[in-house]
Amino acid sequence: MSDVSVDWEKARELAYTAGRAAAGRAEPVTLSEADGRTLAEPLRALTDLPAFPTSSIDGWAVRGAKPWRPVGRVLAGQIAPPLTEDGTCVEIATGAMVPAGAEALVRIEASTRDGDGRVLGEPRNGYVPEWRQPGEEAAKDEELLPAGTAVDPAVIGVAATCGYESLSVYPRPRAGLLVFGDELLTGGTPGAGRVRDSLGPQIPGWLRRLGATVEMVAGPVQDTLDAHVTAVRENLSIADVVCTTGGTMHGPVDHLHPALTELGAEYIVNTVAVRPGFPMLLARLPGNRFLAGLPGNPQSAVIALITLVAPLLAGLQGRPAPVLPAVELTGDVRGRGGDTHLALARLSHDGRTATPVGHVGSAMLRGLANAHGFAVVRPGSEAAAGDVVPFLPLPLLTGERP
Ligand SMILES: Nc1nc2c(c(=O)[nH]1)N[C@H]1C(S)=C(S)[C@@H](COP(=O)(O)OP(=O)(O)OC[C@H]3O[C@@H](n4cnc5c(N)ncnc54)[C@H](O)[C@@H]3O)O[C@H]1N2
Ligand code: MOO
Repeated sequence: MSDVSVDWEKARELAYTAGRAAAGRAEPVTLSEADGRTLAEPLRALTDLPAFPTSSIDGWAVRGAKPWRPVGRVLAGQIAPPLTEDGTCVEIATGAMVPAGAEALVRIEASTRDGDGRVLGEPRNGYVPEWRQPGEEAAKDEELLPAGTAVDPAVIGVAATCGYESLSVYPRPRAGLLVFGDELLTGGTPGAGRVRDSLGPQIPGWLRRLGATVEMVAGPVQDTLDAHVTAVRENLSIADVVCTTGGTMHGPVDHLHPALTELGAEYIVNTVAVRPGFPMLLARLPGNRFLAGLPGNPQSAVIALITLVAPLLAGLQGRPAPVLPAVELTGDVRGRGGDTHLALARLSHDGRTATPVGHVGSAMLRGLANAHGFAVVRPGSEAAAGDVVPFLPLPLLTGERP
């Protein structure tokens, strides 16, 4: 808990730790429902994989010296009777169980039949068992993936191969969003002192990309303390994490801090030594719920989201803390004294270099819409072209911002 500006990295750690400690109870879900969830237990092989010796070709399973007399046929899905006599073979299909006693496989295209119907040909690699051996991919009980693994289609495929019908996963965190600010328009063009709300339409997409469901989006909430308290209470009744935008400072109509006091909140982070976005906060509310206060300036709100809410949601989902990649800067980025500077930047196609973009004022979104994330310049330092710095990514999906 803190009521003074926290170092940016420390703030991320505090958010992750708070989320991890509040991760939901594991629940079993069917494989098709598991996409996007997180393994609550290691995925182990339930049998040897493959579970039986498996032919990788269409052809003949042979025993002894040629010619081989066919004594049967084994198709995928069948149990192969053993080959007991030298000079015999069975016709075999790809995926079929190789009979006990077989010594080699001969591909159909490498074989001929003599006048008596006997099979001739050469095993491709001589008399070595070139079929898939039981346990070649995994031994029974071997850990294939650790707890905390994000479930994606390939993980679901492996689980199905192993024989799982369901997986034990963490629940998806439920998020809500409250937009504060009487000056905000929800339609039409800005003017006459009013601006369009650019966070109500934007934040839910980022939350979903971070693995949360979005249960409620409300606002603009009237700029009174009562309206704030009522709106947060309502949102908290259906969400584990409520994000609010605006009102984090102490202006005449900034009601977030007084509302938190009224709701019995305990600060986990209350302002962060980072530019932009310093007034961000994260608080714990009774019932193991969280409120993330995102500053009103739109870019700062997104910075707060990926600084605090991303690690919080990773923890709540039982995932590892996000690790930031390192990138080489192609241009200079100034430091911000005792604060961490997050500078919008675009990555090269190989992801190795980052180029600062323009239009980066905290009230602007144009730079954000053209960037992959933020180059991180730590307190007390400046960054020059050629320097390697951490990179805080936006949670973009494949194909977004190619
Ligand atoms: N005396 C000081 N004033 C301010 C300081 C400061 O250090 N001393 N810091 C500035 C910074 S930096 C930020 S960030 C903001 C944070 O203030 P709030 O979180 O209380 O946000 P608001 O005052 O409600 O709004 C700030 C700004 O953002 C616009 N805004 C708000 N919500 C939205 C939205 N959903 N869509 C688009 N734009 C939004 C709002 O109109 C204001 O222009 O405080 C500064 N002040
Ligand atoms: O810190 Mo404010 O959050 O720069 O826009």
